[in-house]
Amino acid sequence: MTRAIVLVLDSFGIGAAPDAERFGDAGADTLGHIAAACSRGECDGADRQGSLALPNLGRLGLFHAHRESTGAWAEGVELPAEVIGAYGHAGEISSGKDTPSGHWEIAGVPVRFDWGYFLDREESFPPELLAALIREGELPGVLGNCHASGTEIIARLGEQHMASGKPIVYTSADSVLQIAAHEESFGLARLHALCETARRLLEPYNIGRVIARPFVGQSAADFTRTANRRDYSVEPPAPTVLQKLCDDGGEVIAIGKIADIYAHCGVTRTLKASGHDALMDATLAALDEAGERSLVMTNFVDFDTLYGHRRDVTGYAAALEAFDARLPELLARLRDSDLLVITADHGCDPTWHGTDHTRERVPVLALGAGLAPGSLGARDTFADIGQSLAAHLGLPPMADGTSFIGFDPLAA
Ligand SMILES: O=P(O)(O)O[C@H]1O[C@H](CO)[C@@H](O)[C@H]1O
Ligand SMILES: [Mn+2]
Ligand SMILES: [Mn+2]
Repeated sequence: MTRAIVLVLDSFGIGAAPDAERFGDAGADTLGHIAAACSRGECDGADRQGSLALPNLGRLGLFHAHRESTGAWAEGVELPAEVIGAYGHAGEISSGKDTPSGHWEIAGVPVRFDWGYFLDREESFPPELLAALIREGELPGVLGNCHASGTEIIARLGEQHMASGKPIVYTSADSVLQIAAHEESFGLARLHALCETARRLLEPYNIGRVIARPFVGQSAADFTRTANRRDYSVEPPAPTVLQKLCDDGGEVIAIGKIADIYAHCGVTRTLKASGHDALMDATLAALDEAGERSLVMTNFVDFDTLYGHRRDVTGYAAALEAFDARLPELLARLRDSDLLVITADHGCDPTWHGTDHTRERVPVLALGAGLAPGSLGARDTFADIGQSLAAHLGLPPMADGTSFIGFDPLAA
């Protein structure tokens, strides 16, 4: 009997997916472009200097996986003397490059249907939807109604929002409706209630997520989003490996955004934490307590929210290095029978145009459970992770994916 730990580095892609062209993302490479910028000296600052230094992820096979994905070594990185993990790179078969699709596919349930999207960059939402939101939310109106970056739109419209009481409603390339409002002048509980109303009103539109985006501050110069973000996702289209483990008497400890992303389906315990250090602390604490047949799953959201979407290459590099520096604490807690998987849900190349996610392959770094070090090769779907978790945790096979448990790189 065994345990599994899955760390999702939100948006940490390792090279354009074969179908990236369809998303306007041919050539995107989150890891590769960050490493290249570091090696050119473009990411030197107070928090970090020089080439991208990820010694622990490197030992798990990150750079080898990236090279297999892109055909080239990441620029300037120091390669490990020895690779101790099984490493591969996986493509996504889900139709979208969004967070729920990526996570559900990781958990063995790809999204084969097309999400609804609000495609118009201005006047993005159907008038009847906004009219219903205004009526049911008892609002004086709404601001925004466009595609936007969340930090730019609160800087642009936040003061008007505070003066008028109209929340800011916006979207992106994802299947999403986001509502930004001031925690104090509008009220946090009121924002969360409004998002629940929006979730209900969106039923006919097939939209994956409503996101509450509370912020504080007095003026455009100091508006800051808070940790009280909440995601209202629809339920996965079929039972994920989380659900199957719960139904079979196992334990699923969901850390950070994980419970929200799976619409609280297949979760026995939720630990919230803000910031990567706190998320890692919570993961370590969960590991200390997790019994047999448990899955500990953590989403490291700042890579995406604070750095990827903000196109902050230096910030992304520093966050990767800080994450890497904490990995030995986690590795020291692993038992031989544990399975650790480090992966990502999509890309968000901080050097790419726009502010949206990028369609990329993701790393599959696996350690433990008797896995031999070496390449797991190109995996066709993130669902190979879910299938491997099912095999490792003694569950019946999932409908999708090929398990890499027992995979022998020498025989492949
Ligand atoms: O620009 P912000 O508000 O961070 O929003 C981004 O984050 C959302 C969820 O990942 C995406 O749909 C994108 O719009
Ligand atoms: Mn994500
Ligand atoms: Mn995102």
